[in-house]
Amino acid sequence: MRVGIGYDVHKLAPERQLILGGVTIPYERGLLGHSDADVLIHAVMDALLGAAALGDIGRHFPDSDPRYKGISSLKLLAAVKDKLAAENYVINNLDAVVVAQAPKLAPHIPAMRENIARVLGVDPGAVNVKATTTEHLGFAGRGEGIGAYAVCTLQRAEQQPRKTVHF
Ligand SMILES: Nc1ccn([C@@H]2O[C@H](COP(=O)(O)O)[C@@H](O)[C@H]2O)c(=O)n1
Ligand SMILES: C[C@@]1(CO)OP(=O)(O)OP(=O)(O)OC[C@H]1O
Repeated sequence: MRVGIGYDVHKLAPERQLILGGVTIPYERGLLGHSDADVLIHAVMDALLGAAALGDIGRHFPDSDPRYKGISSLKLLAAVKDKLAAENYVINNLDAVVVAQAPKLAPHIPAMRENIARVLGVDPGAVNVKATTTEHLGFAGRGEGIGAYAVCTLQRAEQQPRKTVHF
């Protein structure tokens, strides 16, 4: 069993959509980034890459690369899933927490879980997403940005025993 951790923060800014877990959430500001700045998916990707010792999202999807400008982070998550599959890893479970003073995220969490589970090809029961405020403390509490943490466990897929072919 292998464990990974991910953490990311993006700044809130006007005239940006707020996208978390692939869900567009009605709010007066959104997160700033080279991609769609989906901070939850970024933390999840870093946890998955970390568990597989494959580095981080900045290494695989540099923010200097125009191919990733405005990209949906769910597409990047699908690419991370392919990298794990190429190394024969299967995902056991993942858990995440979004740190946001506002807006209220609870109504959107089932859709976030479904998006993540669908892209990763796992049961929604293997994916948990939570939200917390920081009781108005710090950058998240002042509404300057949103952070997310994620942890996951992976394991190598059972290898089928090789059949010996006799000629
Ligand atoms: N942006 C958020 C933050 C929190 N929630 C939900 O509220 C509960 C209480 O949050 P506290 O920070 O006061 O502990 C939390 O457990 C979440 O269910 C939310 O929906 N959106
Ligand atoms: C997701 C990427 C993609 O270019 O860009 P950003 O949206 O800026 O996100 P960040 O977490 O700052 O960096 C990682 C990049 O890989």
